[in-house]
Amino acid sequence: MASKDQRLRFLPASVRAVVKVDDGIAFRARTQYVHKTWARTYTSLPELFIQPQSQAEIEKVVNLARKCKRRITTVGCGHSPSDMTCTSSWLVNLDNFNRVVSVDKETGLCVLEAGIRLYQLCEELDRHGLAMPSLGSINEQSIAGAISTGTHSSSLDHGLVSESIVALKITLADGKTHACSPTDQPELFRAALLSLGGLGIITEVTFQAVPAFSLAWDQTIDSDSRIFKQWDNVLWRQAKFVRVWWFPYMRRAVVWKANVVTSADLESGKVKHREPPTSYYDGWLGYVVYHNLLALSRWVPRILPWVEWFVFGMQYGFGNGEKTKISAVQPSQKAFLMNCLYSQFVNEWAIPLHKGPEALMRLGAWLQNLKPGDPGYVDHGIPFSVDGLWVHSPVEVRVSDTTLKTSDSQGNRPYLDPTREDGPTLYLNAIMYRPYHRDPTYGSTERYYQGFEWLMRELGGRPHWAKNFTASTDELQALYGEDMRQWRAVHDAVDPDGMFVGPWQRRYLLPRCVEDVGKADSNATRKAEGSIPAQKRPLRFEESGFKCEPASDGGIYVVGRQNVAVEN
Ligand SMILES: Cc1cc2nc3c(=O)[nH]c(=O)nc-3n(C[C@H](O)[C@H](O)[C@H](O)COP(=O)(O)OP(=O)(O)OC[C@H]3O[C@@H](n4cnc5c(N)ncnc54)[C@H](O)[C@@H]3O)c2cc1C
Ligand SMILES: O=C1O[C@H](CO)C(O)=C1O
Repeated sequence: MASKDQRLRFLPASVRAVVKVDDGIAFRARTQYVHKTWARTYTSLPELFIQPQSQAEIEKVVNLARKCKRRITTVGCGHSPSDMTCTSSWLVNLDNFNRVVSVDKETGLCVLEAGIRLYQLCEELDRHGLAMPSLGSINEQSIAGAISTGTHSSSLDHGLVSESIVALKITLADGKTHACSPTDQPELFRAALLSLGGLGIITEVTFQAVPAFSLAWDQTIDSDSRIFKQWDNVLWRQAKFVRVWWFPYMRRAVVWKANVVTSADLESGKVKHREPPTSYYDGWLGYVVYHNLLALSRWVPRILPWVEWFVFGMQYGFGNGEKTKISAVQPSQKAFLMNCLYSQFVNEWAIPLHKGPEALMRLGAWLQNLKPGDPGYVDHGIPFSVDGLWVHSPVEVRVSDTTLKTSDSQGNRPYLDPTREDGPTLYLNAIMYRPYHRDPTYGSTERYYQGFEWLMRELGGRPHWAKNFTASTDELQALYGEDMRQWRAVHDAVDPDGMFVGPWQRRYLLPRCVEDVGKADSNATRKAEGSIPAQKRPLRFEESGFKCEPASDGGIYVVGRQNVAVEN
C-alpha cells in the first residue's frame, strides 16, 4: 500500500501541509483518481478522492476542506447520468461507510450508514425477514445517492425512495453532524431528503422497511392505442406495481405488472417461486445484436425503426396480446430488477398521470412525422423539425404517487420533489443509448430532447434531477416557486460559503452567480461576469465556470477549477 506521502504527493504544498497533520483520525485520501460516471459519459479528475470509514473521519474531511478552502462533492456509485458528481476539487465517497447500524424486526426501522448500496441493503434486510417496499430498475445505487436525486420505482402505492426515510444525519459545512426528522429540524430534513449533494454529506438514515415479500409478475405486449383506452381506470391500477416500455415507431408497449404473493401462499406451497421462461435470443445474443445494430445506426440512423421492430419483436414476440405473455414468481428484490443494457443518455420528466395518452400520442406523431389522415395522427404541436431524426427505444413509462405518504404538513415532502402535489405522477424517460460509449448520430440526442422537453414543459412537467435535462436556474425557480426558495434558505443557512456547491449545483440550484466565472484557479481574482472577454468564456455551462471537452474515449471530460469555498 502506498504511504500517505505518496498518495498525496501531487497536492499543492499548502494543502499537503494541512492534510498531513496527524490528529489520530485517518484521512483516507488519494490523488490522481479519475472519476467516471456509470455510463462513462462524464469524466473528471478530482484533486482528492476520499473514502472515509467513520463519522469522525467524515467530519475531519469537512474541517480540512474548510481549512484548505476546497469544495466537496459527494458521490455514491456515480449512477446519475449527468455530470452532477463531477468535480476538480475534493470527491468524497462513502462505499466504506456502509454498515447496517441496527434493525428492529418488529417495527421494520433500520439505521444505516449512508454509503450502503441498495443490493447490500436488500441482502441485509432479507436476513431479517424484511425488504425495501419498492425498487426502481436497478439496485446498485447507494441509499444516500438514491434519495438525493428523487429516485423512484413504478407504483401508484408508492412515491420516491425518500418516503421511506424517517430521520437522517448530515455533516454540514461547520464540520458537525446534525440529526433531523419531520419533528426535529423539519426544514433541514425536507431540504436534505432530496438535496443533490448540495447541503452536506448525509451520513446516516433511518429507513422504514416492510416485511419481506415476493412478487408474481407477468408481462405482455400490446398496441399503444389499446393501452391508452385502459389508461385511466385499468392500466395503472390492475396491479400493485406496473411499468411500461413504449416503442415509438411500432406503437406498441410492453406492460409489466406485479402483485404481492402472500407468505401464507408461499409457505403452503400454493404458489412457488419460478423464474421467467428464456429463449435462445434472451441474454448474450440479444444484448450483442442490439448493441451492434445501435452502433451501425450511428452511421445509418434511418434503420432505427426497423431495429426497433426486429430487436423487440425477437425479444417479446411480433404479435400483440395474450400470446406474448410471460410470467414468474420471484422475491421482490429480484423481480424489480431489469437489465439496463448500455451506456445511455436519459431524459425523464414527471407530468400529471392523466396527460399520459396525450403525451405519448403527440410524441409518437412527431417522431413518426405523421400527416393528417395517417393512422395515429394527432397535431403534436412540437415546433422542432423531425426531418432526419431517428431515435432509440424504448421510452420508459412509470408512475408514482407521493401524496399518499408525504406532504408539507407532515414535514416529510422534499422541497425539491419533482412529482405532483395534487395526485399521481407519470414519468416519461426518453433513452438514447451510447453504443460502445459513443454518442448517437451527431445532434440526434439534442434534437430528440429538444422536442421531448418542449412537450413535457407544455404538459406541466418537471425534470428528474438525476437525468440529462436542460433547464436554466430561472426556469427551475419558476417550476418550484416557494419550495425552491425554502431549499435555498436552508442551503444558505447551513452552507453559506458554498462548500457543497459543485459546478452542477451552481448551474441548476443557485441564482446565477458571477463569482466563479473567470477564475482560473484558487489564486485568481474575482471578476464580474460581464468583464470576461467573450473568447475566454467557456463554451458550455458558462454559469458554472467550468468547461467541457470531448474525452478521448468518448463522452465528456468535465474540466474544473480549484475554486475556493471561502474567501480569505
Ligand atoms: C442503469 C440505471 C438505472 C436507473 N434506474 C432508475 C430508476 O429506476 N428510477 C430512478 O428514479 N432513477 C434511476 N436511475 C438513476 C439513479 O437512481 C440515480 O441517479 C441515483 O442518484 C444514483 O445513485 P448513486 O448512489 O449512484 O448516486 P450518485 O449518482 O453518485 O450521486 C447522486 C447525487 O447524490 C449525491 N450524494 C450521493 N451520496 C451522498 C451523500 N452521502 N450525501 C449527500 N449527497 C450524496 C451526489 O452528490 C449527487 O448529487 C438509474 C440510473 C442508472 C444508471
Ligand atoms: O436512468 C435510468 O436508466 C434506466 C433505463 O435504462 C432506468 O430505468 C432509469 O431510470
